[in-house]
Amino acid sequence: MEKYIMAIDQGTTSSRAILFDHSGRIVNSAQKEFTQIFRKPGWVEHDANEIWLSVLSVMATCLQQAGIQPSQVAGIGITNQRETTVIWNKDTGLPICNAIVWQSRQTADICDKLKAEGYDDLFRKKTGLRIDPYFSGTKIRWMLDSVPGAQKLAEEGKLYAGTIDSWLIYCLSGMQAHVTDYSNASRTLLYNIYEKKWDPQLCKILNIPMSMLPEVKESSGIFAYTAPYHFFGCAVPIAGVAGDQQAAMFGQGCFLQGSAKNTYGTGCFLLMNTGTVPHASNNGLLTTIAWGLHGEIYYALEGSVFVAGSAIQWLRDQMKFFPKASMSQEFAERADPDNGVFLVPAFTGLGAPYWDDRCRGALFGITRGTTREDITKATLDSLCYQTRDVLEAMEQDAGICIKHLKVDGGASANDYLMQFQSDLLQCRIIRPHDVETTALGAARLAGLALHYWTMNDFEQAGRNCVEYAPKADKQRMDGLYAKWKQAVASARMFSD
Ligand SMILES: Nc1ncnc2c1ncn2[C@@H]1O[C@H](COP(=O)(O)OP(=O)(O)O)[C@@H](O)[C@H]1O
Ligand SMILES: O=P(O)(O)OC[C@H](O)CO
Repeated sequence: MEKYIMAIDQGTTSSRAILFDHSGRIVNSAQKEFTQIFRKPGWVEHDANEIWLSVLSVMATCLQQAGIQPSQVAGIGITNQRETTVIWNKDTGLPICNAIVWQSRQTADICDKLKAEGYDDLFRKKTGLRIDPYFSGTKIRWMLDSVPGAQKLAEEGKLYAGTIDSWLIYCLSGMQAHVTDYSNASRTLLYNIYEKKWDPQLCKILNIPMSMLPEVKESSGIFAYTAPYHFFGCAVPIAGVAGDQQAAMFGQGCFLQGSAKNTYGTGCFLLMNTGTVPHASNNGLLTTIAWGLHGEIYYALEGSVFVAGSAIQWLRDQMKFFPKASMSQEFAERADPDNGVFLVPAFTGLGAPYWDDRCRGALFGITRGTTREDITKATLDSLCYQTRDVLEAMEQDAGICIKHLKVDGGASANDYLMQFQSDLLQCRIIRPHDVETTALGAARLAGLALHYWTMNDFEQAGRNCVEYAPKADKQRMDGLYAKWKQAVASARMFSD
């Protein structure tokens, strides 16, 4: 009987299960959205149990629809929204409160205090990250402060903390395993990416008992086996784990130093492989672990943009401009290309390269004649301007000029967006026909561990791609970019 690899892609807005066959083809997939909880302005939370149930449900649907037996699943790869943090009781398996999502700003005060105490440099030197509400460490601190009795339970060794991969593995394994991979550990603000271990000094500063933290493993290898009662009677190996942006990089085949990809999802994440040596940034980027594989750790430089596709969702859901995100393309194409409208979508502050958690969004250049089309164009353009911000920082850090950019993610389906990106960067944009690169990356990591595939299979895997080449005049694009920088500076000044 033919065997398959199942990828679980647990994203910010939905959970997906995708089955791949040996040729790397998608056999079937299932997707389920879950609730976004906004209890206060700037806060974003998820119900970890709802996430777990959504994952179980898409796994079942995916197999049933394809008529494939659970015993035909050779292994599972998990990829996840990163930084989002869950704390649960290790005996009951119950989360102590909602999961705090990567986008949430609710730990801004904790971060301000740490910065005022002069810790920014220490955290940066050990973790490659910066003190920002984005990362897991201050989220754990916030939960231990906010749930009565939690700190005591944590000190008694009764609580586990983890990113979504750890939570799902704990659930899938029938409460047996508390594990994560290098790429997810590197997003917590607690993991020393140079010494490759949880850092006792950083845990002490945040007063987080180290017994809460998972064991860190290579991204490709056996993490646990599914408990038969959760996985339809089978003990299936969970054999690959990586944060979704790193998994997308693996799925895009960015195996060589200097190769980069940009994912346009809820946010936008540009990552460049820097090989087996971590590369510190002088331009507001993060140094992070790409994956651990075959005894080596590979690193990446990352530009994290917090608001990208979610700005299109805002136009759809709050502004009611259109019923479907894909319609943003025809709206933007109808707008006057020289309308002079700029949107700075700092809805949850600004990430790389600005790192301004207090900045708020702003719209510039509107007149009595400004239309929905103009604002939609400005919103799509803002994804491209933010990408240029991080790409320029990356080129300076790495001392190279990027000639082409591999792209993926839901919003990369938008042709207007891709063409404007190519024009603005004056470089080729390459989009695979199948943009499920995140899931493919997780499947590949699992498939490697199980000898279902070899690296050779990936290097030879040809992919059908669409290419966009620059059509617009460079000078005009540089002029627009200068206006964008002005808009960002004005938004930041206003928010002060
Ligand atoms: N054709 C499109 N044009 C612009 N934005 C889009 C389009 N299709 C999807 N999006 C946006 O992309 C995001 C979904 O992409 P996806 O990669 O599934 O995100 P995530 O993994 O972060 O949940 C949504 O925010 C949506 O608004
Ligand atoms: O779930 P996504 O695709 O929005 O990705 C979120 C990132 O991992 C956050 O760092």
